[in-house]
Amino acid sequence: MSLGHEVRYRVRGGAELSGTVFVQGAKNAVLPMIGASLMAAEGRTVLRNVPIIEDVKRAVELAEAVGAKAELHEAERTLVIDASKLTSPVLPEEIASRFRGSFLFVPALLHRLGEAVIEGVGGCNLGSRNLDFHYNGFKRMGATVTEQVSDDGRGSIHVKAGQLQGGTLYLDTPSHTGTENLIMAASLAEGTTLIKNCALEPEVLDVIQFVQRMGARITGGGTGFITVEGVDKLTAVQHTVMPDRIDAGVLVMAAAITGGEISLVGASLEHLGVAADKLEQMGVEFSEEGAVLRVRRDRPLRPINVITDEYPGFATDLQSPIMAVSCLADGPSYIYERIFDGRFKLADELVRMGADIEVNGNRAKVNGATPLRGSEVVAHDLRTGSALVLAGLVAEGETTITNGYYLDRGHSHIAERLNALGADIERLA
Ligand SMILES: CC(=O)N[C@H]1[C@@H](OP(=O)(O)OP(=O)(O)OC[C@H]2O[C@@H](n3ccc(=O)[nH]c3=O)[C@H](O)[C@@H]2O)O[C@H](CO)[C@@H](O)[C@@H]1O
Ligand SMILES: C=C(OP(=O)(O)O)C(=O)O
Repeated sequence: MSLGHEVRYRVRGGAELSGTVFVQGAKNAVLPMIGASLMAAEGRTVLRNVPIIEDVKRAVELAEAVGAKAELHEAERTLVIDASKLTSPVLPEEIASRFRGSFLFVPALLHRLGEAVIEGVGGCNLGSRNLDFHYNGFKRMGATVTEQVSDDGRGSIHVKAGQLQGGTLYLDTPSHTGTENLIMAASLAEGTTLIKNCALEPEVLDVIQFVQRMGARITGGGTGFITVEGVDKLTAVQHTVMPDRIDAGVLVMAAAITGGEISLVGASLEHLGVAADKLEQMGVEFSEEGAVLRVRRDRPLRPINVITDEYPGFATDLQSPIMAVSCLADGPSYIYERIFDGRFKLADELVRMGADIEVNGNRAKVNGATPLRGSEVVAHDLRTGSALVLAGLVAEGETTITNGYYLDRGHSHIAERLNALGADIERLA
């Protein structure tokens, strides 16, 4: 199977962006919804506003690998899933290791088949990304979790359970997918479950709404304490996936870095959380024209101080993009990455383009403003990819970004959408 790393993006800098752009459906909402849809033993689930990204394609392949039928109608951005027959508890490595969301299939497999075998969990390499909160929660509900190493040294995790039992669960920190996984596990468990220290991200709330529509009984979404009363079955329903706030944030930053003026359809200022305030401090002006968000930057960029945090704090997935923008700000910017311990690989790539960045552990100082020059750079993960596109938009000359698969994992038709605003980007496969 091609890993897609040969995909490259070529960006020619210099254009000021203007026009209207559409925000895609949320990757981090649709992936748990695909996992949750496998809990419906009858009927067909319909998901609308599905982003056409590589992670969704992997999730479709994974659903098929465990026996479901899944049709992705790309033009209609609609996914139809029939999970009436699940035949295998195995999440095969060649698919599962390519995206983090694969682990969100575990609750459905436990409920439907009594076990899940995880041969590999992928996702962006951002330092250590443990799954202990998930395992501990499943164990408290009665599951057993064992690690097996095959003769050739490859490890897999086996999670087994009879009927899961409700109980009191907690997350050491408010893990995004951890919250979603424990809610799904509790939805068909026997009895009532209390989950403490839950994530408040808008995607988590969208997933709760979807699972409630399926028949789950969940209260407390949007607070740190969620209660789930187990039900006997969940049914297949239709749902429209919320807009992707990280995609929206990157588009806002495209206007910010180029000094353009754009209108975003599907962006929510509220969902940007503290990122909207930080961008305003940098000189970005927002105006809401009904349901359209207008963004403009026509003054010099000011430096910024960013601390990543859980929602509504500054989203870690927007940390790399804002690092790119801060290279153009007039003075030193300070970035403190609190969520992941390995999310500064972008710095070396930006330095290659002419930036002046000092990294010290989880803190970075960006000494702006430095002009950027087109270079050959590497996307080490999805958001390094989006940040390098932003940098390329203002660099002098041509920037080539290798490992383009990472961008394709999370942004749908990014070149086309930015080109419609006046950018000059080519996707080279
Ligand atoms: C598919 C998806 O929704 N991905 C998002 C999700 O990832 P994901 O759900 O994997 O991120 P988490 O919120 O779980 O992780 C946050 C932190 O908690 C740690 N942790 C997490 C779980 C666990 O069992 N043990 C543990 O130690 C992680 O190593 C990390 O340092 O939230 C991240 C933080 O907003 C985003 O960057 C990702 O885009
Ligand atoms: C870290 C990310 O995603 P994942 O958790 O799917 O690797 C991301 O979207 O930036």
